[in-house]
Order: sequence, then structure tokens, then C-alpha cells
Amino acid sequence: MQLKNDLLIRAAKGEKVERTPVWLMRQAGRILPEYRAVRESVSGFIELAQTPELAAEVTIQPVDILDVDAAIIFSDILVIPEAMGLPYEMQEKRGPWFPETVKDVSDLKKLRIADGVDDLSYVIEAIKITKKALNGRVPLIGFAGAPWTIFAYMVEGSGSKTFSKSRAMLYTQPEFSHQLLQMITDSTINYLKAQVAAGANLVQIFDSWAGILPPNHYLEFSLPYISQICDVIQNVPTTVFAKGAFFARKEMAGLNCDTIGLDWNMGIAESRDIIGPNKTLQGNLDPAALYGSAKEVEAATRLMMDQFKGTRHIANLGHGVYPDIDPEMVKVFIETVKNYS
Ligand SMILES: Cc1c2[nH]c(c1CCC(=O)O)Cc1[nH]c(c(CCC(=O)O)c1C)Cc1[nH]c(c(CCC(=O)O)c1C)Cc1[nH]c(c(C)c1CCC(=O)O)C2
Repeated sequence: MQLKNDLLIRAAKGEKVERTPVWLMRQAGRILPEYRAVRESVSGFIELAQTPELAAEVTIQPVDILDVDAAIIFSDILVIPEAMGLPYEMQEKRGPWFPETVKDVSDLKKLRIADGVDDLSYVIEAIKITKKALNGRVPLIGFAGAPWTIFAYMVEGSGSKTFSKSRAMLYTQPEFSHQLLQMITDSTINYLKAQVAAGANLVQIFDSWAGILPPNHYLEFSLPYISQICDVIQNVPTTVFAKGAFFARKEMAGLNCDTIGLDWNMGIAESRDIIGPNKTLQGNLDPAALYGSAKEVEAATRLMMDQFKGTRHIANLGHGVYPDIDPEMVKVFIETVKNYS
């Protein structure tokens, strides 16, 4: 299926584009009243994610309502632990929660490597339905968590300010940590391959907890596993977003990926200097900028665009859009990028 709008794909590959493409991390299922209406028709997030027709519907909502240049499949990074044998719950106030966690090497026997097709068939089905319904309007982004970020949830059992249990594990049980990280990596590779086979046009790896590691541990316990994934996914462009990993930008430039996501703490010119000209950069407006007035959102967005100076760029926020942001301000951000020249 030929894409009618392939700006995202061309920008990722470093090809010429008429204008900078724009989408938002976490655009599906956070800010839109239309999402909440669908969400209220089911028991919760997990049922919604596991009902392919509904997942496809909320995936397409931002394309219809916000006019973004890409859709991202509605799911969560935590479907991988579940497919490996560690189910999660989504608790209303607390967020994700795992009744059981992984503590040592004996727990690895309870886990399996996900095949990504049968054990995550609901995501694969949602991708197929979404692709059909999009009919080539915009590319569809597939995604997975980076192995380190998934490891952190599997060890911790929930979100955490410090993730100190999972960080401790890297000191107290380094061999076990590598074994678990490799199992997650193998599962993720199977899963992303299945997403691409089902029609995902680009895949993004979210390393949301990259920034809590010291640089030496990041280079030992996170980047090599991301690198394995990038080396395998070769027929669609890949994006690596490692939140907080300012200290690893140089090494990330050596990944076999097309795009590197910047969070809003990373200087744009400085990042370009460190990473060099051969990667597309994605980002990186402070998500809090969208709390401003239309005039302020426009000014902040233009300032960001000025700093990227038309080099290989995909416009986005520096992390996911916050749930209480006014969709009208998201539209101002998108329109400002589109009108920028
Ligand atoms: C760390 C992480 C998670 N999930 C994700 C990350 C990486 C990105 C990041 O750093 O923000 C990724 C994710 N989660 C979700 C998507 C869908 C696609 C998109 O809109 O980008 C994506 C790409 C849906 C979701 N994932 C979740 C919801 C809300 C659940 C609900 O509707 O009840 C949605 C729509 C729940 C979730 N899932 C997670 C948390 C911490 C939470 C609770 C807080 C929150 O609401 O974001 C784990």
C-alpha cells in the first residue's frame, strides 16, 4: 500500500521533505475526550488494548482530530512482560502494577521468550485493522519498550521514583540481569518483527528509564540490547528515544537506527554536534509548553523549529503529552510546525 503522506518515513531516512513532519508521543489515549468516551465503554485500559477494533479506533482518532503526520498503535510497552509470563494490571491511580516480580535466577524458569505473533496476536490484529482503515493516509508507528525499561518494571513491579530495586540488581546480580535482559531482547525482536510484518511503517523503542542509570551501566545494561534490536529491524526505519540519556548521545550515534529522540533537557545544537549529521533527530518541545496560551505555544514551537534549522528533523515533544493538556493547544503546536518555513 502506497502512503499518501510519507513525510515521516522520508524525514527518518534523511530524504528531502517539503516540510517537517509532526506527531506526539502518547498522542493516542491521553488527551482526547473522544478517547475517554471509548475507554468508558470497556472495563479499562487492558480490555481496550486487547480489543483490536477499539484499539484501531483510538489509534486513528489523533489523525482525524489533530491532523498529525503519523499514527502510533494503541498498546503499551508492558505487553511484553505479560507475553513472557508476567501479567500486569493497570490501576486507576497507581498506574501499572505487577502482582509478581522477578527477583533472581530461579524466577527465570517461570518466564518464556515471547514469539510476538500468537502471544501478542491482539496487537498484531490491531495493526492490520488500523492499516486497512488508514488506507495509506499516514504511516503507522509500531513500538516497544527498551529492554532496560522493561527490566525495571519486571523487577520493581510498578512505577517508582528511583527504580532503586532494579538499579541495585545490576550491582548485586549482574549475570542474572544480563540473562533477563537477553530474554526481554529476544522477545522484543520477535514482537517488532511481527509488527513490521503486519504493516508497521516505522518502529520506535522507548527507553523511558534510561536517565536513571550511571553512564557505565547504561553502556553495559541498556545500549547493547537496543543495538541488537536495531541490527535486526532493517526493512523499516527505527527510532530510539532514551529519556535522560544525555550522557550516551555519542554512543547512540553509533546505533544502527535512523532517528534519535531528544528529550527537552537536551540542547538541540549541542545534540546535533555530538550526534553528527547522519541521524534524524526527533523532538523536543517541553511538554509543559503546551500549558501556555496559543500565542505562547506558537512562540515556543517556533523557537524549537529555529534551533533545528531545517536539518534532519521530526517534530515532537520531548516526552509524552501530559493527560490534562487542552487538545486545542496540541493543534496550535501541530499547525505551527506545519506553517513553519
Ligand atoms: C513508560 C511507558 C509506559 N507505557 C509507555 C511508556 C513509554 C513512553 C513514556 O515514557 O511515556 C508507552 C505507551 N503507552 C501507551 C502508548 C500508546 C500509544 C501512544 O499514544 O503513544 C504508548 C506508546 C498507552 C497507555 N498507557 C497507559 C495509558 C493510560 C491507561 C488508561 O487509559 O487508563 C495509556 C493510554 C498506562 C501506563 N503505561 C505506562 C505507565 C507508566 C502508565 C500509567 C500512566 C499513564 O497514564 O501514562 C508504562
